[in-house]
Amino acid sequence: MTRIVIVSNRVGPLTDTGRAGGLAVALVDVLRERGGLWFGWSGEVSEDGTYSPLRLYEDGNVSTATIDVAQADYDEFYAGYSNRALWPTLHYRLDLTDFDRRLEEGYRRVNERFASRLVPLLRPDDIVWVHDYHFFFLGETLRAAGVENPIGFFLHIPFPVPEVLTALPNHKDIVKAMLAYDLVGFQTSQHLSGFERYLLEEVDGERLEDGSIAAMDRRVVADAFPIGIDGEAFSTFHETTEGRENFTLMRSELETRKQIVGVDRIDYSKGLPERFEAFERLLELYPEHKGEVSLLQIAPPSRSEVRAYTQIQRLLEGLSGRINGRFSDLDWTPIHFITRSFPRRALAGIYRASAVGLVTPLRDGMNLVAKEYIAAQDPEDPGVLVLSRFAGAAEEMREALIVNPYSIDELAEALRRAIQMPLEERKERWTALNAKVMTNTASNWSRRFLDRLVEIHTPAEADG
Ligand SMILES: O=P(O)(O)OC[C@H]1O[C@H](O[C@H]2O[C@H](CO)[C@@H](O)[C@H](O)[C@H]2O)[C@H](O)[C@@H](O)[C@@H]1O
Ligand SMILES: O=c1ccn([C@@H]2O[C@H](COP(=O)(O)OP(=O)(O)O)[C@@H](O)[C@H]2O)c(=O)[nH]1
Repeated sequence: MTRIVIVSNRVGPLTDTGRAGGLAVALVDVLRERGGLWFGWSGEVSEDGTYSPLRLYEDGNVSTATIDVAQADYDEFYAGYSNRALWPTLHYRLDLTDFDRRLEEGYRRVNERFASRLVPLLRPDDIVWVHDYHFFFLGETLRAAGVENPIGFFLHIPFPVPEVLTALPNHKDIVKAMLAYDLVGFQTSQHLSGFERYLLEEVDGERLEDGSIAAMDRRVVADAFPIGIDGEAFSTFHETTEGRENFTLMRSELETRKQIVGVDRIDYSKGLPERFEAFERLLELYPEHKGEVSLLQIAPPSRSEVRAYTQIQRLLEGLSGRINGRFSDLDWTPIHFITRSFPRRALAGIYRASAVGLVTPLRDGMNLVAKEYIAAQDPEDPGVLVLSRFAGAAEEMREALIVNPYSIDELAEALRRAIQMPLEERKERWTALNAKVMTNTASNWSRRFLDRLVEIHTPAEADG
């Protein structure tokens, strides 16, 4: 029987521990449903600097196989090229990008090592699905090692317009490596169009009759496959012990007040300083909200070995402190800034108790929090989602209050509108959004991708 083999940098955890990150959350949902093997990094750095034996683990129908990486690999591959060059460039932050040849070499080396550890685990009828910007070169390396299985690639983060991507010194190598996959998936049609424009305009590619694109002596099928969540399951999380406890705690605190909630890894792409400033602007412009509305920002630290991340955390600590100092009263603190993570079951209770979900990234591949906030609402009294136009989720979730996250005034006005929105309009918007969240599930997303991959795979054309 065909087996799905998923490759991603983060593997698991298979239970809801609250370690933040949308990719792992979505893949747990997919693997639980289909079964299969999940291969990637153990999350550990090997002490003696060598590659560990595989760590094997089985839980029901899901097996995981993970390896530790050496310190130099961690520094150059994860904290280095992935998160100092690729992440900022693909999120349109060329000002934060560090192009260093040594980091690029480390990135390639780790891609090759992961590929060589994966090859012996593969069976002839496996379908291989590689995830995200950590592994642009993995498929090319697998092909060079003679692997003929269907291999697909899904990019969870934005693919920018060619005018931005071409700032990466090795942009051609990266895109050429993407063409070694049979199928390349993106979160949105905008990201897809960035990729297609690159192929057609930058390297003289040609669109073939079947919709695929030929370029750089290879041929690829690319499409948009917006990721979803397990909406049905998430909509019941508020009934779990953790969900109930947090909902009850919040509601007793909020008897006479309204809460705006944000949940994001601390990342400069998430638009957090702008969000705090917008809340401050709301209190300045509409002082009647003082004492009546608060902002709860849950923000687990992430990638702290990269300076831009510690800097943004310090900036946020300073901003929340200043705004709280300016507006707090003896019985009210405007911003609750919590820098630890919560299990998703607890988040469900918190979302449900919050009148507004504030999701305002400057750029985001998708943003699963937007979908989770909707799934967690009470249909009889739903909250309002305020959503950045630059989150991938905005392409589907048009009934949210769509905002420009760079405009503090626009954000403040949207918050005001959300807080004051009548029940009827809230219900109308939520019903439309919830229908989408419940339809485009993680399971449908993976089925669409994998069915397409199998359909287009032709072993004879796989080398290259
Ligand atoms: O693994 P980390 O470095 O701790 O980062 C966490 C994950 O962040 C990114 O998530 C992306 O995938 C989500 C699901 O598709 C999407 O909703 C979100 O917009 C993206 O930012 C990253 O792409 C993952 O690889 C990381 O594991
Ligand atoms: O304290 C936290 C904060 C976040 N998350 C989860 O982490 C994921 C974040 O995914 P998203 O796509 O919004 O952004 P990413 O962090 O992947 O860029 C969501 O499923 C959140 O529920 C969590 O479990 N606990």
